[in-house]
Amino acid sequence: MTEESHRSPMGPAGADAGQGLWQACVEQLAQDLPEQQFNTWIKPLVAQVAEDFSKVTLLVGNRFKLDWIRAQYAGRIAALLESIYGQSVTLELALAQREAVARTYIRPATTPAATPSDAPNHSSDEAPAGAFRTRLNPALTFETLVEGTANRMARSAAMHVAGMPGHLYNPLFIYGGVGLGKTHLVHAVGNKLLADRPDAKVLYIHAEQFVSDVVKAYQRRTFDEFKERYHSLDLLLIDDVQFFANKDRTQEEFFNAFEALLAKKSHIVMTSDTYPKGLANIHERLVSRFDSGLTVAIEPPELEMRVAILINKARAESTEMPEEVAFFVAKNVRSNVRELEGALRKILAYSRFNQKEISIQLAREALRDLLSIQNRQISVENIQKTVADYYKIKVADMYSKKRPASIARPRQIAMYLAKELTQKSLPEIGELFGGRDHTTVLHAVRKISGERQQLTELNQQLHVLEQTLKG
Ligand SMILES: Nc1ncnc2c1ncn2[C@@H]1O[C@H](COP(=O)(O)OP(=O)(O)OP(=O)(O)O)[C@@H](O)[C@H]1O
Repeated sequence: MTEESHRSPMGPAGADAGQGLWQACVEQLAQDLPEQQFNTWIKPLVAQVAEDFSKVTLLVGNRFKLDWIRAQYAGRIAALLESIYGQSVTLELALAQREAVARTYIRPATTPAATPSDAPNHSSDEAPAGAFRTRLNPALTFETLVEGTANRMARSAAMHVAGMPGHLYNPLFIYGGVGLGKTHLVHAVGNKLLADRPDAKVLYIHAEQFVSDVVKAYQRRTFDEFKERYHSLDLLLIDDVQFFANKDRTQEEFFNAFEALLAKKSHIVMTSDTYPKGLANIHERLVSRFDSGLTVAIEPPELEMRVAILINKARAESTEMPEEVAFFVAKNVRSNVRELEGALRKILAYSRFNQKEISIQLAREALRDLLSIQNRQISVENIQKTVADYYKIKVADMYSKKRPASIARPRQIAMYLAKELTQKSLPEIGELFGGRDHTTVLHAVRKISGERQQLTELNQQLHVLEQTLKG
């Protein structure tokens, strides 16, 4: 739960009684609904109850959830609230927007605007008087984050920090490609710390928003307030620090905040799309500080993890996805979790709309566009060209007999990618690489896939190549 719900702008007595009404409703729902459904849909809800109990506003993490809760649970919740309170209660649903730029509560067009007394003042970016905004999304927790080899180390470091902030791994620097769960993980740290210590001062912020805060402080000459705000935190979660590139004043302010927070043993968790030394146009003194705690990568999820994510996310939507379907989707959607979620949404919508059971055939139809784009794009020739460009060798070297490491290694990488990203057999791949034997291809595939597990840099390079090839 975010602090906002603890400190609603209502009077304390009204707030407590209001939360009591909501709590009673939640307890009843916990008994009535299957545990999974309750945990997914009801538990993360944050309620704001009007002082006279005439209206309850539920804040929901995103529009998809909002639509689902409206369709599946709103009627039941409204009826329960009325039966507990004994008089009519208006139920409203509103979006709790977490996006970096907007950062305000957005009300869907169908929902009448709430009165100022029961909603926080989100017209500006500042917190309402007396309240401290964490900007955490309560739905992004450790419980909803599937664990796998790809994120095990990052996840366990993050859990450690959430359990004992200010001690080991400070700062914690998490990096990886797009849509791999970095944002999810940092929110999980904040949510866990707040669950353990509701009074902790936790702030999640996207680096772009930090830049804009610096600009505002500059324009309004309010650097004292700015410092007071950032330097007093117990936990600062800052997303996508690569956005600091070339922003000198921001980097200076962040450096100051960083030093102040570390000096008072507050914790800092950062994310970025690359490891600290890979960051461009960021001052060396910041880069070396980023690297001074623990730096961990989140890798693209492996097949089994993608399958587990699909099955879990389908369950969260109260749908069972057969394992064979999850394998089919996971084999075809490999780049990141966000894409996996997109594919799942398409399948669920297709199944509901056509009132058909989820099967491989249905998944194939639902993902037709996506699959055809993939098939069209990835050919062995395309892989050879992309890899040659990336490692700055000639495409002809892919077929040549030359053996210096500067050529042999990119060639092995291209063979590995050909096996991974196309349906071609080992002998077919060998043939396309200048008539090589299938055992040569097998050797390359094993070697690169083994090294990929060990060498972060190689893994990053492969990830870039995969993303490029998949467009
Ligand atoms: N291991 C996981 N288990 C469950 N959901 C996951 C997992 N990893 C990522 N997700 C989900 O995938 C989506 C994308 O993740 P997230 O936004 O955290 O990615 P990111 O790495 O921050 O990407 P970007 O760099 O684009 O901001 C989110 O909805 C997140 O909840």
